[in-house]
Amino acid sequence: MNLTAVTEVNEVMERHIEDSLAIIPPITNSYISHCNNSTKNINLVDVGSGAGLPGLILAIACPDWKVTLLESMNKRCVFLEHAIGLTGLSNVKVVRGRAESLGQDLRFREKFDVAVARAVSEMRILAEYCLPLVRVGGLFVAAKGHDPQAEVRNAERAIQMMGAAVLQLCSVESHSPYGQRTAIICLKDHPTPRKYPREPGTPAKAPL
Ligand SMILES: C[S@@+](CC[C@H](N)C(=O)[O-])C[C@H]1O[C@@H](n2cnc3c(N)ncnc32)[C@H](O)[C@@H]1O
Repeated sequence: MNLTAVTEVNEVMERHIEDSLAIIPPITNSYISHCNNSTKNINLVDVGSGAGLPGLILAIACPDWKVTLLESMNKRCVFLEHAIGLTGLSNVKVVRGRAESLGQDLRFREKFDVAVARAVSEMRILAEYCLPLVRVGGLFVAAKGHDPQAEVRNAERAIQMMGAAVLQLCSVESHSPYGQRTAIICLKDHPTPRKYPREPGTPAKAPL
């Protein structure tokens, strides 16, 4: 299905599974410190989930979380449904669609405690994909490479326009051969203005 270039089991474990698991501590630590909430029953959306990374792994590791895998490509959604069927997980579901459309859909807009994204886009585009889905008082966590400062500088205005601010950049414990990984954590403190996200395709063509 051309879901990943990595086919060796050990490499899948390091590059994908461990790397996905590594963002759990930054999520839970920030949630406890800034959202004044227990980390039980977190309602999380993984935007651009692809092969289920990190969302499917988070659903397995955190059975009391409710996870939505948001993915625009049909064949990847078919794979995700198949994988969920095989694992028998009941705390995860797949939604096929574009983040820009779901962000304007009142069933999803500002309904999630946490949005995560890994390897989907640069931060200023991701902010417009992810933050409209996050409730006020919730978090957006982007899994990034070792030098995310420039991306954050570029994205600061977009993040603020979506009603959020960067809380911190957390170095992530991972043995990933990608090298040092960072979780960029944003806290949403205001509602996202109604005009965002813009039409599907617009955030990528004309980043804020
Ligand atoms: C490079 S893959 C990364 C997948 C996975 N998160 C990972 O870490 O391996 C990016 C995925 O995001 C999806 N995607 C890109 N833009 C999207 C959007 N606007 N809304 C929903 N999904 C999107 C693509 O279809 C693709 O499956």
